[in-house]
Amino acid sequence: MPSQPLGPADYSQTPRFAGPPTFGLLPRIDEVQAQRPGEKIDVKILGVPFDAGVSYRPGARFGPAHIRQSSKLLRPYNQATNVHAFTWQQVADCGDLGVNPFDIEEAITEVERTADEMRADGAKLLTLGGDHTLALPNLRSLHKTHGKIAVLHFDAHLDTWDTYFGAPYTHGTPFRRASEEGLLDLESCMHVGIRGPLYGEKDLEDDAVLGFQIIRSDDYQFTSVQEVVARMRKRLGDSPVYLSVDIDVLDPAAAPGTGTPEAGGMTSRELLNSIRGLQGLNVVGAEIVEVAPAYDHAEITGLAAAHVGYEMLSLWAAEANGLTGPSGPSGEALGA
Ligand SMILES: N=C(N)NCCCC(=O)O
Ligand SMILES: [Zn+2]
Ligand SMILES: [Zn+2]
Repeated sequence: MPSQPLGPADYSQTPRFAGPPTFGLLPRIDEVQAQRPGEKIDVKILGVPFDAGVSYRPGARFGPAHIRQSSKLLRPYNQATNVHAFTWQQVADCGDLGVNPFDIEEAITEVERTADEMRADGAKLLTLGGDHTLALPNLRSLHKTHGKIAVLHFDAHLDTWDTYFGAPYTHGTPFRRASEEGLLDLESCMHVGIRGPLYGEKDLEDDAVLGFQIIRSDDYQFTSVQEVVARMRKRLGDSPVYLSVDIDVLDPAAAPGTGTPEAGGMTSRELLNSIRGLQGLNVVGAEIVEVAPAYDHAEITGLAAAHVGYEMLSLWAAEANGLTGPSGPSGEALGA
């Protein structure tokens, strides 16, 4: 009989601002291994402080620490979905993976190798970036386990561009590389939150060929979250889903701390409810990228990212507890 998962630090013993520097005050992996020997770790959280792939403002290398710092106030019970995010599953914070900041190819090879190793026991991996280049090694790793992946990509940007200054591996190109490498299920991928100026119409033509459908940021104004969620669920079906959240999908008012901000973005409420609507889908991996704390104020961006991570963990907790339907305040209406 497995024992109760090792949860976050005891809020009644340690003031949260004095608690450990882990995501949500959760235990480190070595603490779980020592205190729950031999028991499965369901979800591993890994920071990757890497931003050598950025095209504009640098600084996402400091994202993992900022997201963790901004996650100290999270609590274990998710009232929006009726899920116990930290107690229905064992979650462990695995710290940061330091990769070569001067050699992108070496860095992504190391991220892929580490993802393979961390997932070898069946654990799910939540990556805290770091810039969006990290999606590619994560997809390479997941493809080896699950076959073709349906990417559900929340972002202001397509990130299916070809090269920048001749460089193939950047934060603007991971999904083109992934598509070219045959890692993606071309019938199931989707961008959500797209907006802002492009280089030309061809960006969109190429993007469609690479396997993506688009839900625009504006769709949240002209339709409802429920309708958006229904479209996402229809497209994703029962494919293995990689949930990739670039924090710049949010309006700069809700996420100023990022490297390539675009006006006219989603609210954090829209984003959190969209993620809640994914409950029951086969989400095999997730990431939160592009948090650049130097441009943040009052932890606005860090808090948004922490809550996104919390909803991701809640999806997996629901799965661990056998909940298969859509949830959230609009759960019944989501149907699908
Ligand atoms: N993945 C992010 N955040 N941004 C991509 C922007 C690419 C560009 O500079 O055109
Ligand atoms: Zn972006
Ligand atoms: Zn991006």
